[in-house]
Amino acid sequence: MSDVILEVRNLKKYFPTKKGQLHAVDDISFTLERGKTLGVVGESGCGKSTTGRAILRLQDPTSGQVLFQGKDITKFSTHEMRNLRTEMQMIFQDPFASLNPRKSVSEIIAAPLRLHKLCKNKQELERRVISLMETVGLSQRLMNTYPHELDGGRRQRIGIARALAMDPSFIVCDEPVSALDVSIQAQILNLLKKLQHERGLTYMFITHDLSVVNYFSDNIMVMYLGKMVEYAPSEELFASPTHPYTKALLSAIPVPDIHHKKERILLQGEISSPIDPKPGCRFAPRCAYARPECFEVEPKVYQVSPRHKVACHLCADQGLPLAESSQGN
Ligand SMILES: Nc1ncnc2c1ncn2[C@@H]1O[C@H](COP(=O)(O)OP(=O)(O)OP(=O)(O)O)[C@@H](O)[C@H]1O
Repeated sequence: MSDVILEVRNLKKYFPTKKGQLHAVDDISFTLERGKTLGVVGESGCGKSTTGRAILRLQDPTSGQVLFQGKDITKFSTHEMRNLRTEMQMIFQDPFASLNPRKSVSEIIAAPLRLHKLCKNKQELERRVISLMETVGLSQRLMNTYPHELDGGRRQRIGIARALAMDPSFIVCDEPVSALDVSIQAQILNLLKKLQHERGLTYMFITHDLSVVNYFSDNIMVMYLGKMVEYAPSEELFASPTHPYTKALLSAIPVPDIHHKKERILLQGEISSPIDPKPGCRFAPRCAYARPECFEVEPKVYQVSPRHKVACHLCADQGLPLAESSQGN
């Protein structure tokens, strides 16, 4: 039986700008099962981080519902949200920017424990900090060092220890390895996997790197200009990408298998503006298959297989049935 920890329904986040409303996230819906990873991919500016931040209410959604363990947290008071912070955490892309340079490693990791009064005394606090450092592979002798004295990998380990301090069940990992050297990336990804296995963590894993997301995710949501264009189990998405945008994204990943050569699909045309977007499919101006309808009518979401959904008019031609919910799984 599936155990849904998070359900996002018709989430929207608009930012008012001088030129109009910027539709950063525009009607996204999906569910996430406990202990699983949802990879969120798409080009820079498509709304990945804003989706993560709106779910955690680091930025309040414009509309929509976020049900965490069955409760709609968009209605939670500041006090209720503060209590919920122990359950929901975020790991950021740039560990250096997200760590206070004036605090030592132990002070940074201890901060959430202090804030939420999770330790009875100084000794317990120190024990917890040492244990968290061990968990993320940081030597105890680094306790009194400062972020600038450490390399990127160790800094990200501090960010992970800080996120784990309150024993959360759900973590939004926002490009956690993209600022790191390739050799360090694998170490951090392996650590995140190990922690997930040991603690039953649920991840929303945001990245623009499809090879990382393939390795890491159970399901993948592809976003384009604030919209979900495709959602599928990882293997299925890689084996049979359906949306023309997903196909183009996947065609850009180099494959080591010489028998399985694929042609790179180069996207032509300009990305549309996310400010007061025009009707129709947002990808239409860059889509090789676009026809007049695509510029006029927003595509519905079609069911390609039980857990594979695509928002594209081409699916209607193939006679595919509409998905039950408007978006996501
Ligand atoms: N606070 C804000 N005010 C106004 N616009 C914003 C704000 N935050 C994000 N945006 C805009 O919302 C859109 C989505 O941004 P977001 O950072 O979520 O995209 P992203 O896919 O995570 O991109 P990246 O990979 O570059 O972080 C972009 O057009 C961005 O400029």
